[in-house]
Amino acid sequence: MAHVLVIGAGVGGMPAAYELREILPREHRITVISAVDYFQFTPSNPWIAVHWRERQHTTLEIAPLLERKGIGFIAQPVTAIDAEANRLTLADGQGVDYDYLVITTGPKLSFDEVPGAGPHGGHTHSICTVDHAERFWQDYQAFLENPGPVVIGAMPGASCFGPAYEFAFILATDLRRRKLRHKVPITYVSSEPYVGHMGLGGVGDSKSMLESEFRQNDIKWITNARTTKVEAGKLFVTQLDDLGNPYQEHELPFKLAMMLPAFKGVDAVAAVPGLCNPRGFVLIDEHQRSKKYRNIFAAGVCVAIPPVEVTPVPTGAPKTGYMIESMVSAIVHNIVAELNGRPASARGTWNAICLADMGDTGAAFVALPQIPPRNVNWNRKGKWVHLAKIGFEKYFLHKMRAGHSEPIYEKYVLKALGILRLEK
Ligand SMILES: Cc1cc2nc3c(=O)[nH]c(=O)nc-3n(C[C@H](O)[C@H](O)[C@H](O)COP(=O)(O)OP(=O)(O)OC[C@H]3O[C@@H](n4cnc5c(N)ncnc54)[C@H](O)[C@@H]3O)c2cc1C
Repeated sequence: MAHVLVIGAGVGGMPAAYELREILPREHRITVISAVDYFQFTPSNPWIAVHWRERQHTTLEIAPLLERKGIGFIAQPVTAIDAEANRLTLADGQGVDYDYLVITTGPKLSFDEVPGAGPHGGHTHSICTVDHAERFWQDYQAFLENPGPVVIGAMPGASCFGPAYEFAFILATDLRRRKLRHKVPITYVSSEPYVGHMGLGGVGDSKSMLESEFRQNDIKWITNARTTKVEAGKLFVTQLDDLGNPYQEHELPFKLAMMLPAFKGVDAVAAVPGLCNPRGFVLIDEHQRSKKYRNIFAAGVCVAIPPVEVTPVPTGAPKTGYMIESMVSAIVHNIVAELNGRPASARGTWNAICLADMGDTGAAFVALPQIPPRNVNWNRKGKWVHLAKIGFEKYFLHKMRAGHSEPIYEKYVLKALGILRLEK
């Protein structure tokens, strides 16, 4: 009898636990350990920040859901992993042993790389967690009484650009609906070398598409932006040229700023000798397995993926839903294979699919494979993307409530986008 431990109960961890339970014979135990007792659907956070959603719409209490499926649950942060002894330590001091460990701990939000950044004692907001999005909403209500300039974007080293674009368009839409857009200059400030790069080297002609959308929405932009510090109401940016030389200094005044931080791996995972790269992301092989520890697998934002290309200001490659779904499936099949005495052979796909909401319309991007040159470079804009994104949210939350692991991207999104046909 084996004990499979999943650390993290987010977009990767919850489906991993459900899929394991569906396939693994009952004699094997599964336990999920997560830092908090609720699941949050992170992709909805931009909507929470403008109150298009509330916390109760996009979060779920985990314990009863897992209990119903015969999966153990402990709501405690993991503070240490002894990978040689196959044992974890939790914040309350208890130890938990495992035979297989699945790490899906998402990102550590690395605000402290830029002095004055971040929502905890800094001057910029984030929408990376539901708490952060709610904090934005609190300040936004006061801002609406006395509006002014807004800065939205991504810090040096960031890898998750989709939500920054989304949030710029969502905020512009919300302000337009309130008839306040004319009082709010919006500037998009990003470490990407050009608009539409998205950490992917662009997806087809995403540059023209998103520049055009920015122009249509009166959003100005600064790219190759190395944000160096933030003071109350002011963002300091050194803009680099394409060769990486400083080319212009900016001091951008703002009343509200939402800057996505660079990500790192969480401390307990990063501290395991030989498990991670210098930023704390888990080094894995093509079967999602740790290169050093054969009984440790990892999926989602916590895995190490090399940048698609070198950029003047550092950027990373995004890890989005489709990729995470396929990583999780590969892990489950590999653990089951091993327990049945077969070698692990399943692989995740490192393809990028991004649905970005823009308020009342949206943009879809598909990059197969993630690193160019590609077989498929595809982008489209339309109201159907906005609706597809709402469908994705509703279906994912339904799936988490019902406790099944049906792959959404494989079954619905790829078909809806016609990508399976494009791939052939
Ligand atoms: C604002 C935002 C919007 C996004 N929108 C989209 C989108 O629309 N579509 C898309 O495909 N992708 C999107 N992404 C990217 C990606 O899909 C999400 O970041 C997704 O949540 C990543 O899943 P994950 O399982 O890797 O991490 P998470 O979902 O962040 O889960 C991490 C889990 O680990 C737990 N944890 C962390 N540290 C510990 C610890 N020490 N001990 C125990 N538990 C721990 C956390 O509590 C959490 O349960 C978005 C990302 C962001 C930030």
